[in-house]
Amino acid sequence: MKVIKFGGRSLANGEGIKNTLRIIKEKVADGEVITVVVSARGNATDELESILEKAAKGESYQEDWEVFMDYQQDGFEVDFKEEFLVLEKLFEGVALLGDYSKKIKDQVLAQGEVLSAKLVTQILRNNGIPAHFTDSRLLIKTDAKFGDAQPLDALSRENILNHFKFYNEDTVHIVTGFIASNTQGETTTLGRNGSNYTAALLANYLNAEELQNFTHVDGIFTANPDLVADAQVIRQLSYDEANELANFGANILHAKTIIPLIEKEIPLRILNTFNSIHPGTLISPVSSRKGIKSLSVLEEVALVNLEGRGLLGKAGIDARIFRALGQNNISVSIISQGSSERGIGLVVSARDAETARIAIEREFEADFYTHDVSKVYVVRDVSVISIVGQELATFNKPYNALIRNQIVPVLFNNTVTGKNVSLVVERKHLHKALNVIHGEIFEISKKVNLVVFGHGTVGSTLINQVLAAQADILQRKNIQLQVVAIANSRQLLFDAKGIGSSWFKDIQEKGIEFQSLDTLLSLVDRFHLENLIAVDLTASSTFIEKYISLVQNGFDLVSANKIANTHSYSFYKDLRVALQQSQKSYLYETNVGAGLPLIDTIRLLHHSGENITRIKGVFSGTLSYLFNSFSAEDRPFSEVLKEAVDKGFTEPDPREDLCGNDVGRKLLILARELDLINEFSDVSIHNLIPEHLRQGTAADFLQRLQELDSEFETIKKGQKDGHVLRYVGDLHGNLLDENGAVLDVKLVSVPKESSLGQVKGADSIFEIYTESYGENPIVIQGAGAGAAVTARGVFGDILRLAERNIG
Ligand SMILES: Nc1ncnc2c1ncn2[C@@H]1O[C@H](COP(=O)(O)OP(=O)(O)O)[C@@H](O)[C@H]1O
Ligand SMILES: N[C@@H](CC(=O)OP(=O)(O)O)C(=O)O
Repeated sequence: MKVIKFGGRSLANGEGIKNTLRIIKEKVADGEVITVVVSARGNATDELESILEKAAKGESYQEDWEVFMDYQQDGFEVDFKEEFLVLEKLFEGVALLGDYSKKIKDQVLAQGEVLSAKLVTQILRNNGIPAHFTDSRLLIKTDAKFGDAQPLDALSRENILNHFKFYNEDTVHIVTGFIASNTQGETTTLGRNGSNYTAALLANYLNAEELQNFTHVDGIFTANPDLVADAQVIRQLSYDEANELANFGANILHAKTIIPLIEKEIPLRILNTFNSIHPGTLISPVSSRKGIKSLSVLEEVALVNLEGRGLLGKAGIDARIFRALGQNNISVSIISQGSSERGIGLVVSARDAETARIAIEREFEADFYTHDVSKVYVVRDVSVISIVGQELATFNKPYNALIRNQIVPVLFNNTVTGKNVSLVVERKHLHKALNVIHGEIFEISKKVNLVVFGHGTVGSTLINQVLAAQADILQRKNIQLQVVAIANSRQLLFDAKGIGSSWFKDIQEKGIEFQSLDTLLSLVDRFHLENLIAVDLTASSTFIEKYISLVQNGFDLVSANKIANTHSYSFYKDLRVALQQSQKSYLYETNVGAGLPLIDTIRLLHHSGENITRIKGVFSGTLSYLFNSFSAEDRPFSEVLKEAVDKGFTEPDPREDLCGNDVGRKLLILARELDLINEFSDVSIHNLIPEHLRQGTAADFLQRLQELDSEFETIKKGQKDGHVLRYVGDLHGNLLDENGAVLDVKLVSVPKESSLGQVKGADSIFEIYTESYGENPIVIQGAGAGAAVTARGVFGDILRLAERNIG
């Protein structure tokens, strides 16, 4: 014989009840001997509870009551007069009294299961199946703890065996789950979600070969599938593992369900009424693989904190707390003590929190006077996440992932066996925390969410590069890299599931006004997005003001914008402090030398203790091209410049290149990378624009390029033989002294065969002199400008962060 249990959703009107009846009919047709346990239909239990509450408060409940009756009746030809009358009387009584006891509540809730079992019995009979309505209150006897009654085993077993003796195996018993009665015959209930427990008891008493629990999900998942989209069905669990899960709150299993099954080694199968081909989860003495892990959640909990300096090292404190709580029937799910904090935190069910606080305050009344206890307070809005099967030795991974995502657990605790860890988090963080932990402990692809600011040339190139590489990155690195937002100073396009290749059109059609960073932050929050990276591809000097706020809101930063690193030294420092405090990273490899691996190399050398004595080179691709051509060819400077402008190698106003500020900024960035304290004003820059051409419009300037010729011709002619002109940045001086650096940006004449002299095209070159390398610098050379290489460099930074987020 098998016991088959159907949950509330499986019995809901429409598809639910239809499928349930079909499953029962098929089993009977196949000759299976079954006993069916049913829950209340749909949300009946919650609805009855809410009507009861309204009645007690003197609020009008009539409308809800009508809706309830209509739903239950729903055109079925079953006579519910008796049950409806019972409920009406109860509600009227409660409304009159303005209150109700747990005993009354049990009588009310019980009707949900009675209505349900009656309906299923009737329909089966109408279909020619011999079915018997079995009221479990006549069979399962319990103590008198209304709302959470404990079965009296021997008596219940005897009743059930006697009852079933009278029926042949062709009769299908439709048994009410959840409800029972005490020895006085008063209705009790076994606790919310208790139908599973009823089914397990029945399976035990009747020596069933299997218990099948039909729910509306495919089985037991690695985390609640309503909260974690990536959760996976666990195909097999041992009793112990399932028990742990149930204890830690996976409401798919009532905490006590497993116990009656263990004794007789009855397998429990969790199946889906709405997807009957899925094999579900099998719970039996065997576990399929060692070290099963899963996440469960306790909501509706609160943290009660007891604080005081006198608690430190004092004996008997815990005993007093537990006694005070025990006397009030309050159980503690987690206790955490930090002696240095001089506090004790207790997690209790939310509805008990206030009583717990008062009970503890009373117990410690005398200690308040002696100032040994300073306060007892309740923190509501917390949830407990338990990682079942988590070894403490590897707990650093999920823990770090939480911190990286700005979620700091309020407290955490592990079981003595070291196999389960529970974390208390603020409820507002629950959803994100679960997903972050889940992604970390299962080898499921990690989501990394990009927000791209600026969609000009580099921005759009990057977005397209990311979109083109997504599938490959998922396959090779198991990272789901998605662009969730694209913004410029006016508009914001957002899609939590990832923006696609039509992004440019979508901005025009679906973009919303980008008023402030809060617009974005609230979206990111609403969709619980984790592993966030903000990518600054603007050249804006105002956007950098948002960096610190982004970091504090959980973003790592990647930037091609040089302003943040060349702004005042105090801003530079403040940003680093914010990064440190929030455990976030800021990568900007493309700030100097575009895609060339320059900053990373310098950082590596510097942090490994190698003394860098000088960095010198051609830092600007534009100016490289200009002077390489001018030095090699016999042409006026204006002609070479004009050609560079026409080819788009320069900024639209070439004075932005010629003024040398861009090279100056790069030099400052490198200096600060070496922990040198410098401001932009410390950089001595040879401005290549003659004084009289510095004002006026770009168009004006472009008309007067020839006025540059004579000066550059003189410089070129004045060189030694075999020499060429190069516009260089030079960081030298005493680099061991944080204030000892000299930063020069200048036009120099160098031998043609020197490393600077042989640079061609628009290449950049960087010579890094260090103590160990002596006179022979490390040289990094290559294309140091251009949208494609810059975007690639930015992409590299993004991947580096994405991989770090995983490690
Ligand atoms: N690890 C988990 N696996 C599956 N479901 C879970 C898990 N943790 C929590 N749940 C919740 O349990 C619900 C299914 O149990 P339950 O509500 O008792 O079903 P039913 O009412 O159909 O019997 C799911 O909707 C889900 O919200
Ligand atoms: N109807 C009861 C008992 C129960 O177990 O329901 P379900 O099987 O739908 O979780 C409740 O809602 O608590």
